[in-house]
Amino acid sequence: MRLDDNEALTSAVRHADATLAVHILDPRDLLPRRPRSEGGLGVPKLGPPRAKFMLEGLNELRRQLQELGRASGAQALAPAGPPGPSTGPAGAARAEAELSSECGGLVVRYGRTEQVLPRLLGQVLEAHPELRHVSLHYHMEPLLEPEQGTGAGAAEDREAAVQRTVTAWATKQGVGCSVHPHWDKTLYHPDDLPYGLYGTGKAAGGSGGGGGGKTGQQRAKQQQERQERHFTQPANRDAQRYRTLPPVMTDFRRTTQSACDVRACLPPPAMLPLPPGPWRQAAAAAATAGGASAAEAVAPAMDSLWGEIPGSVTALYEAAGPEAVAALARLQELVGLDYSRLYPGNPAATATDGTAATATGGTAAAAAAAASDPRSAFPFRAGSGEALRRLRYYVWGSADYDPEAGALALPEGQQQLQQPLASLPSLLYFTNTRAQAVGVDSSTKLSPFCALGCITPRRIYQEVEAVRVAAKAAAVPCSVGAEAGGGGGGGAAHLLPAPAECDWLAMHLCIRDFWTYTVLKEGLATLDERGIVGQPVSWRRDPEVLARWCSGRTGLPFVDANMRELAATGWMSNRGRQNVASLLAKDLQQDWRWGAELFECLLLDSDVAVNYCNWNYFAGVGNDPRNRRFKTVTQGMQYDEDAVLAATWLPELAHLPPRLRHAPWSNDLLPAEQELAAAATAASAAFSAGATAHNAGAGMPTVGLGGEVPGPMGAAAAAFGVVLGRDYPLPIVDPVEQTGTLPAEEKARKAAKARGKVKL
Ligand SMILES: Cc1cc2nc3c(=O)[nH]c(=O)nc-3n(C[C@H](O)[C@H](O)[C@H](O)COP(=O)(O)OP(=O)(O)OC[C@H]3O[C@@H](n4cnc5c(N)ncnc54)[C@H](O)[C@@H]3O)c2cc1C
Repeated sequence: MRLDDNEALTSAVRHADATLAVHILDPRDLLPRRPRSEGGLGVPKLGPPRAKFMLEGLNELRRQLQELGRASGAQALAPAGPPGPSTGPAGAARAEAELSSECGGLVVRYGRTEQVLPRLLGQVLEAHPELRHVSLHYHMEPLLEPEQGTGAGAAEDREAAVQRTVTAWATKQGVGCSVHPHWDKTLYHPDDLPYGLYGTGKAAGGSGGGGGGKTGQQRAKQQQERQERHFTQPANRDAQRYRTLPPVMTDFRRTTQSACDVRACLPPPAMLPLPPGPWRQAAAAAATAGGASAAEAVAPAMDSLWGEIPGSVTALYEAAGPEAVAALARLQELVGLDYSRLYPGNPAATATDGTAATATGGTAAAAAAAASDPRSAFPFRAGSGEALRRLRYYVWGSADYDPEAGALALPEGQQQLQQPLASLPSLLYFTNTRAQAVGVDSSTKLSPFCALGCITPRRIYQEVEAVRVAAKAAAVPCSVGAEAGGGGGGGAAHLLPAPAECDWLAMHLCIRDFWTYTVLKEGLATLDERGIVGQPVSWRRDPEVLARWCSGRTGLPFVDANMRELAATGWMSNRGRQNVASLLAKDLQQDWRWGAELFECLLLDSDVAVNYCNWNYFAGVGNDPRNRRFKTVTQGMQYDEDAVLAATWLPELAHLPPRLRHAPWSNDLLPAEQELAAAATAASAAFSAGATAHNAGAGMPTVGLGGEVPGPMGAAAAAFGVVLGRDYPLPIVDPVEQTGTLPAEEKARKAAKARGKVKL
């Protein structure tokens, strides 16, 4: 989805006479990972929010490739000077150059990849009988699953099926064929990692110390047998290569960062070799005849070559057939939304203009177009231009900031940046804000762009390193609130992020690598209910609990607000994800794969490796020994202090004071809340009902799920006219178990203990 830092494209352009960029929409991506008949959730792997994002990305890429075609045509025409003959060989060359300006583009096809590609190649060969060799360059995926119905006897994965059918096609046609997989998913390249087949295992943090004792030996033997089975499964073909990959993230980061450098980014191609197809002959014919312009002559052929990008999300599911439509219906039922109403439009119709920057680094058009839900914390459109603008906004403080013309060009020792920035870079605050559950700028919001391939982790890293260098060269104070140094010019000097903030962002990119390489090592075990460690756990499977979790009706506002945000926008903060995952797997003990499947479907940044490894971790079946369980109520109070998320996504609680939005089951009103309640409900009949109930302590709803009775609850909310169990669900678990102490309270307790006043 990008021209920049794209190894497959750069390599194809460098080595081939003609390049055709192709994107295949494979209907299998719209089917469930596990159908309901097999205990799965039954929702599409690709849900509507991401489908919309992807279609936007395709339109943007097509536009970029067309621009590149135009640039290539202009370059070819430039030396020709004044228009020459319009017929004969010179005319044909001219027509071809003219055409190339019309003919850059992206071929989009719909269907099973291994069937579509040979058909497309057949179309090209028909128009181009002189074709002698086909090189297939593609981006590899970390997890390859065997798929039924690929045409081979045994189930094979999609990449293997494509390689087999394309090679077979080429052999049959007498055309040469080579296949070139490329990898640009991670910050560190696999070839640079120190965890090879012949590694010593030391990088794994010296974990081999299970020696001594019969049980230890037996365990080691079992482990070895499991590994041997694992390594011999064809789907886990990369496992050997990463055999000594450390199982814990901090070890991975330490060993990787000290052993490898991040490779340099590849610049976007300056030219696109003309695409093959019927247009060349038509161009020649047009030039020979001297009649219609070359572009007019080939227009119909080109139209049939490029193919259409579906105009709406619903069209995508309909084209994939009844199974995909049923999966979409299942999703809508689970989350309680109608996506055809949320995403009715044509993503192409609202293409970005790439100019005016908004405060958050997107374009004005983008912000307007993407506002399918104005509450979204991710108000961006897909595309590499948008991704780069967001990155620059976040790390420099301005979406249009040009590091080469600005900070990087600073003469040594200069105290002030030459180019004024629009605002302080959000990266300045990253360490403090990243954990927050609300806000566009609390974190970078780059993960959806990374997942769709609009930007690479290398490009992010490179920009962050440029900030680091600039901050050092400019000698600008590097802490928030520090007095900006230097003078003159009237413009305020701007702060740049401190090295610690740069390191913090780079560290998160490293976490992403860790999960990706973990999946390359662990293969299909990552998707198994027993997880990477093979831990047998008997998960519960309660459809009612599942429905409440999916639709944001657990009665725990922080969880519900996050779940409703996810369903409506495809975005959820990292803090939100951790909490809702902890509740589903740890407290409700439901099959964690249901959660992973819903996330996979809905998240804009859905990435099989990152998603499933995170779920492994929260379900306690991952390779990290820590058993994390969140107190979701306290987490909400800590990371969304004013309960903004609940006010935004839970309209039924919006007019409660923040404390009650966090804990609507509370029975006591604080003095200030009593005044508010009186004012808010003076005219409401519900007020007297609530007040009576509160006073009497009777008639209040009392049940959690499963019949546990935590006692009467919700009298305080009732004073505002909100009746638990009627307007908002009763908590699905005892909220006391979801409530811990806030860090400030903890600190105070410890201080008191130190003074000898409190027993801990
Ligand atoms: C249950 C669960 C499922 C998740 N599923 C996904 C997923 O499918 N795809 C996905 O990209 N992230 C996933 N994450 C990780 C994390 O929540 C997101 O990467 C992060 O919230 C993205 O926001 P950001 O771009 O603003 O990140 P920032 O905080 O700004 O971090 C910068 C970049 O670092 C990377 N990063 C940050 N945190 C993590 C992390 N914990 N794991 C891996 N990479 C990280 C991302 O690429 C991100 O863009 C999941 C987390 C949990 C708990």
